[in-house]
Amino acid sequence: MADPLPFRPPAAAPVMPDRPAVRIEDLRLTRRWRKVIDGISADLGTPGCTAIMGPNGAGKSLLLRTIAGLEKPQGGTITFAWPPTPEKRRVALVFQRPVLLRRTALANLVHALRQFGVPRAARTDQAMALLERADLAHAAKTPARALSGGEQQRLALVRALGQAPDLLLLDEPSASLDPRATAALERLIRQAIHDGVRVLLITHDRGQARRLANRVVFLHAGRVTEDTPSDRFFDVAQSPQARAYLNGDLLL
Ligand SMILES: Nc1ncnc2c1ncn2[C@@H]1O[C@H](COP(=O)(O)OP(=O)(O)OP(=O)(O)O)[C@@H](O)[C@H]1O
Repeated sequence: MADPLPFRPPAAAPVMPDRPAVRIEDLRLTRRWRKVIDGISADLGTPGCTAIMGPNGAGKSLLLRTIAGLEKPQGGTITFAWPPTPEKRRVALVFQRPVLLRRTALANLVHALRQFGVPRAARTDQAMALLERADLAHAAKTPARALSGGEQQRLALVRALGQAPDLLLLDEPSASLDPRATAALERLIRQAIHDGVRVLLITHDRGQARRLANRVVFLHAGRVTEDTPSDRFFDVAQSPQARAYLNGDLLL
């Protein structure tokens, strides 16, 4: 079946036309006396999608969680492109395993929209629109936790998009999905990118990084070893760590 949403370059985000969404300077995070993020500096949240790649334990999840404000770094700064007290939540995070309430799919979205400050009268209509976007209108009354893995992840993704974020953080969103479910999820991600949402995507799936990302940031042992346009990354990765990873070598 032809992809109904072919990839097009993203529209410029209206809020911050050229600026990266977040500037990270000399970020340091220690866990159990180990430097798990060891001085990362990068401008992230540039237009389009940036794939965050690297071996297990490189610090990818902790980097995203720190940007989302879920981890407190020991050093460094994180500066967003918007003022410190925004009127809406501008960063949304979707985990590998969706965290859904024991309620229907519709009720999960209505609940989230309430948290995002959507007026009561508008919540159900907006929730139904999000369900339709996720191709889940038929499952509105189904308990969210009874949905398939792919459906749950689409629900979690549109719930995050219901927040109208400028920056969307995706932590291996399709790691446990089959190709069909992955394709459906990627269509939603592509649409969000097209709508101007900046995406940071952790993935071990090189095909996915090629399909979605225009930039790759490669992490190894808590450091950035490479930050490059995705086509260059896959053709001629420069850092030995990234080359080894792409060769399928065991990176210790
Ligand atoms: N709460 C914690 N306490 C101690 N160590 C932790 C904690 N959370 C993460 N770590 C360690 O920090 C390092 C980086 O973890 P992180 O989850 O960011 O890796 P990752 O690059 O996302 O790996 P993966 O690809 O396996 O998900 C790992 O060695 C991990 O064991």
